Amino acid sequence: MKQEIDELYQAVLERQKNPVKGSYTDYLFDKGLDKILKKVGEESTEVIVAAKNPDKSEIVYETADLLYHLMVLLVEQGVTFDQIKEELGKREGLMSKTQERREIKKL
Ligand SMILES: N=c1c2ncn([C@@H]3O[C@H](COP(=O)(O)OP(=O)(O)OP(=O)(O)O)[C@@H](O)[C@H]3O)c2ncn1[C@@H]1O[C@H](COP(=O)(O)O)[C@@H](O)[C@H]1O
Repeated sequence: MKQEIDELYQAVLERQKNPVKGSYTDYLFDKGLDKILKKVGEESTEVIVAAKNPDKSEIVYETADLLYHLMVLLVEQGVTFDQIKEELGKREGLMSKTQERREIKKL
């Protein structure tokens, strides 16, 4: 999974560096930030609606769409995927410390 997301980020970054005519990613970069933000908003709503549906394939599909549009937003903003991973990594450490404190309190 980690690898697929990395590859998706790289594919989007590659489209920004070397635009390919007719590519949807290229179309989004061409339209600009407002369009990308609108898509992130739309796809987020679609995830929420899908979560209300008992058919799990819908939330899977919509989450994949949302992740893709988030990658486009990150690339547009010049934020690297490594920065996101670093932030998540910091939380991993913090969360385990919080967990440790909870365990100590229980004793
Ligand atoms: N992962 C995706 C991906 N997920 C979703 N989409 C596109 O996102 C759009 C979402 O559909 P919507 O109905 O919401 O939007 P729409 O009506 O097509 O377009 P709008 O007018 O609303 O913008 C579809 O056109 C999908 O093709 C994606 N387009 C590209 N990728 C990946 O991005 C990389 C670059 O691909 P190209 O954009 O084809 O160069 C490749 O790795 C692709 O696999």
